Amino acid sequence: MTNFVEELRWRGMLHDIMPNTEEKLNEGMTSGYIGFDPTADSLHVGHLTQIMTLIHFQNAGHKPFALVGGATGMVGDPSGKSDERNLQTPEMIEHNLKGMKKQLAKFLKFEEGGNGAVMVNNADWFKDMNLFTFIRDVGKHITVNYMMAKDSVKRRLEGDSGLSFTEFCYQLIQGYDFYHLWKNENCLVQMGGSDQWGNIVTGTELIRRKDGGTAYAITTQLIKKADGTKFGKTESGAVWLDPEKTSPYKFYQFWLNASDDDVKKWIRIFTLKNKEEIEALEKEHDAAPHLRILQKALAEDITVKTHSVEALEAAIKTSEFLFGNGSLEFLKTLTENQVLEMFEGIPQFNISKSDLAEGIDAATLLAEKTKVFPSKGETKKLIQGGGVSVNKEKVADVMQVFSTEHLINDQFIVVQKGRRNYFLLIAD
Ligand SMILES: N[C@@H](Cc1ccc(O)cc1)C(=O)O
Repeated sequence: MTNFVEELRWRGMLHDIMPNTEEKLNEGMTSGYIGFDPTADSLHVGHLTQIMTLIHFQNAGHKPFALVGGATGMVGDPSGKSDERNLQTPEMIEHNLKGMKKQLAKFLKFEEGGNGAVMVNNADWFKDMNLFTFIRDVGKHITVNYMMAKDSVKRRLEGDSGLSFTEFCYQLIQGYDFYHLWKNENCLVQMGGSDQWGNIVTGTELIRRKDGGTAYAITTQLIKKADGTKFGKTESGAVWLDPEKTSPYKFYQFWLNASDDDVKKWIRIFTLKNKEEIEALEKEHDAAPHLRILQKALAEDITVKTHSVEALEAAIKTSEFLFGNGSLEFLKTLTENQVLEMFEGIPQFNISKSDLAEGIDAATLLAEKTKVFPSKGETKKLIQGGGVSVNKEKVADVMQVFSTEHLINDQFIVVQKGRRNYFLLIAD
């Protein structure tokens, strides 16, 4: 057994901890849980802190429970939310649960017995819960005064949009989850992001008042970015763990683009590298920051853990193709969708195959048939300056002729101005 809390502490993950929690965990193998609500059909990078917490918990020798919120997803957690949420349909929740469960299963070791991870769904104990049982056996132990004093509730009472009775009940439902797992699975600790403190403590309070029992709580830091923008969002939206929603290439790039300040924190939080390894990498990084050694180490580690070694290799090759000396051969191995995904956000122009079949000179192709460059004169100047490439080869002369033979996979032509400015021509 190792000291789980100390692990969170040196990694900069610990936010709050209830008295005696660390001592309790150090006594021996303990069960603990984190809940995930099915708000979408995939987890996103914002969930990774919780996932890493469970991984550390298990690696320290404790038994992790990953709870999926089939019941709580029907209600909606007001914590950290300034507005009432829309209710999700049971079908949506079912669909979302499926996606989330598959992802969670990838990160933890689920072998039977010992400290093997366990997945539970709170719908299993709530589906037969009767309203009168709930308000008599659960509600009676917690006062409305107590519930109203929570940050998540107070803020909504002060704001304009208020809070429905439905969301007001949320803390009691999560509180009962903790009670249920404490009672039936000897689950003594609940963990979560710092916004979950209120809900977790309602649980320890319920355990105390209902059964005179003791339970423990740990919360982790919310991830912040040094520049003040929100973690986990790019121009194209959230960064998802599902490769269908965020390609492994984009996922890899997200981590690769971390700032130097952020990466030093994130490499501690999102990888399992130990202190010595991280400090050695930091030293190497600081000697030549432009090599982005820390960013690469972080991006590689987390892409393999979330996707696979193969996905990482493809992501690196794609990055090399776009930003380095990658070869055209690589592009030929990709499907149409993979090419389009790779060039997402890069200017694209259509060109007709029949025009190409006749052969088109560079100036006409780039300034007339497409608007890659504003005019033939401009195109000529750029080409003479040696600044234009087609399919990764310098265009030597404005009169150079291009035809369907130049189409990659019978569909694409890649144009570059300088090294970094890409344009994609799509033939139809
Ligand atoms: N309320 C948590 C999810 C959760 C659900 C049920 C629980 O028992 C615990 C946690 C969240 O929104 O992130």
